[in-house]
Amino acid sequence: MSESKEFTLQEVTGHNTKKDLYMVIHDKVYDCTSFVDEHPGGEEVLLDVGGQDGTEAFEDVGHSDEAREILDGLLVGNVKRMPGDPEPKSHGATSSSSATTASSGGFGVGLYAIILIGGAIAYGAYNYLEAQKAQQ
Ligand code: HEM
Repeated sequence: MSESKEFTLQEVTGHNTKKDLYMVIHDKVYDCTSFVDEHPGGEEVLLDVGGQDGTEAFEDVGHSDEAREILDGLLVGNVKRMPGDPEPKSHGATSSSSATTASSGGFGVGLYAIILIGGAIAYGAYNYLEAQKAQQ
């Protein structure tokens, strides 16, 4: 039952060469050694995340279901999180970045509203004072 084997992030880090390449995706550990030469995206990108958490890199590309099936076949175990380990990379890298865009967009609209309302109040106050002056 090699699939239930647990690896600490520290252990995975050691497998970062072309001849011995592990990678963490969604908190699971994959042995990509046999796949490096076959990867349609090239070996370079796999080596880049070798021994690390490649969740974001993998999801950013928008890999197909076929790619996920290949991944299933490379599974060797689960990540055993130790105290002090970095948080798992978020699953929806794209959705979280779009959420950021949406919220920053919301902030942009809010900012415009504040500037417009502020400008309108200042303009109104200016007109009011001018009218007062004219009456005196
Ligand atoms: C073991 C993990 C991985 C597997 C099994 C895998 C598998 C595949 C497969 C099957 C494709 C062909 C297109 C598709 O079916 O989606 C592909 C394309 C690609 N992969 Fe991966 N991949 C893995 C990890 C990564 C990582 C970590 C990156 C980092 C950026 C990456 C970058 C790419 C790129 C850029 C392409 C597009 C190549 C092209 O269309 O020219 N892959 N991958």
